[in-house]
Amino acid sequence: MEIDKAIRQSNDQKLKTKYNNAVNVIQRALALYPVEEVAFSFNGGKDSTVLLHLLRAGFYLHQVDCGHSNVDLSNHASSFPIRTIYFESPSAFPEINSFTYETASSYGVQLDIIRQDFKSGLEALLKTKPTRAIFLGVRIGDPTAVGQQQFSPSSPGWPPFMRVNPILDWSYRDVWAFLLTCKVPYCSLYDQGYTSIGSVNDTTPNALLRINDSNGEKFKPAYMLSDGRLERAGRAKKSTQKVNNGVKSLESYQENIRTASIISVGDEILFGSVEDQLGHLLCKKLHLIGWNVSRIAVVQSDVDSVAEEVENRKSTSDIVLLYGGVGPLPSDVSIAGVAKAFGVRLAPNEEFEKHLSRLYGEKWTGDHNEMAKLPEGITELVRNEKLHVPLIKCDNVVVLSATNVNEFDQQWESLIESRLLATTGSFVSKHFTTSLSDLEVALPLSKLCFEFPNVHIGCYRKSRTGPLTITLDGKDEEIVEAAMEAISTKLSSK
Ligand SMILES: Cc1cc2nc3c(=O)[nH]c(=O)nc-3n(C[C@H](O)[C@H](O)[C@H](O)COP(=O)(O)O)c2cc1C
Ligand SMILES: Nc1ncnc2c1ncn2[C@@H]1O[C@H](COP(=O)(O)OP(=O)(O)OP(=O)(O)O)[C@@H](O)[C@H]1O
Ligand SMILES: [Mg+2]
Repeated sequence: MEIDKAIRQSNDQKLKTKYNNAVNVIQRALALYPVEEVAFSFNGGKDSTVLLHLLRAGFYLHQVDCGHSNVDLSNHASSFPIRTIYFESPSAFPEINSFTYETASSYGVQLDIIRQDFKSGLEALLKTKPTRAIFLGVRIGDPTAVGQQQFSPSSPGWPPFMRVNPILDWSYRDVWAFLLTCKVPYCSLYDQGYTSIGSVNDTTPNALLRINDSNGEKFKPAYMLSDGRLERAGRAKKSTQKVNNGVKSLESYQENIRTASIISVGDEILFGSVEDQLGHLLCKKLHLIGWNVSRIAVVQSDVDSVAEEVENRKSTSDIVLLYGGVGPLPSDVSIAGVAKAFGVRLAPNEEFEKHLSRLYGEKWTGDHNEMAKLPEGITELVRNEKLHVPLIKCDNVVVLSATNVNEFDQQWESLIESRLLATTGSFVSKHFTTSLSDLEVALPLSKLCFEFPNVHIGCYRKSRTGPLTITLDGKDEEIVEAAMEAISTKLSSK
């Protein structure tokens, strides 16, 4: 089978691991559901093209496992055995439509064309053809992947089926490594700078691939985009910015704010025997790059406490930074807690094991393999030459292994270099001191908070009798200045 052969012959260890995991998910699904009751949702996009070939390989290996070694999907002679659905829309790119049809015919794919919206189309499909599971090319980072696992039942209100996402943990790089290694055809738009394809109304080539050329605008091919997190840069946002009297609305202001949560794991901090220094440092550094820290929590060293906190924070923050409780000791429960929060199991991660064995040298024996288990299907390793061990990223949760300030500084640099923490426009901070009492300041300040919703107005005093410091933090210098002026005018008249 040519796909399986191409991957096995490749030297790309990371791709091999991703391939093995994806094929494993496909084989599990084929063992769970009769092939007549599964479907593949194919739309000619790069992710579903990857999935088409993984399904071809997965089905072939499944047949071999079942003792049918004469199956040959390598050529166009034998037909693809999984029912395939394509939701064709009038606003699809003609190149996508033609690629979808041509691919179906080249690989013997039986296409069911559905010309309804996803939900109604699936309702109709389930009535006519029993369908218990549908394979999708959804990946972590897609807006629709939020909260999904490799096997996720359809959402409440949707017809009942299992969504199977074999490439959920694949990165943009993995997708291109696969398509190029296997030398399979993909839609021509990807060679014209498109990196993620929606409809003709909301998709343009990715500006990051633009080449300045005297003969007009040109774009590099999609596989040349170095930062996969920007693959949707050519997709229009659904919401439009509202501007009100020249001042950006609260909605657009909030769009510019990224929110982080910090979780520190350690009984020793809760017992008061050790002071948590990293939390304070993280808050300071995050504020400097314009991020808003919405919560910092210290939790006990037990799996459930970590899982509960991660579960609560991962859906309300853009990023969750967790440290403490990482390693081989009985109290090192953070990774298991993250896995539990996402409802996935811990599985051996070959790539991570290699890093650990390099780090520990001869001390690394088979007994430590537990340490190389990471949350299955959702883990990405963030490497950097300065780091001995990569950072562990599970969806939007990043586990830092730093135990002291020096190690922390290196890991922070990696977070910035890998652009997991992009500067979002720094805060402008101003402060104002007054000898007025809290009672005198309370009312004018409440009015100001109301008048300047885009400025965070806080107060603190170092002693009960000393001056009161009023702090103003915002992203727009002019607005912070205006708030500052308004405060001084209001308070000086007291
Ligand atoms: C086969 C299939 C199954 C889907 N199942 C669900 C689902 O269970 N829950 C859900 O919210 N959306 C589901 N969707 C919709 C996708 O998540 C969809 O991309 C998303 O709603 C946004 O679509 P839009 O950006 O084209 O509007 C499904 C789509 C397809 C093709
Ligand atoms: N119109 C459609 N018909 C069938 N399946 C679809 C359709 N739109 C989306 N899907 C399913 O949802 C998955 C995710 O869609 P998404 O647009 O993120 O990926 P893609 O189209 O494969 O690649 P790209 O990100 O480059 O557009 C697809 O791989 C496919 O399984
Ligand atoms: Mg698409």
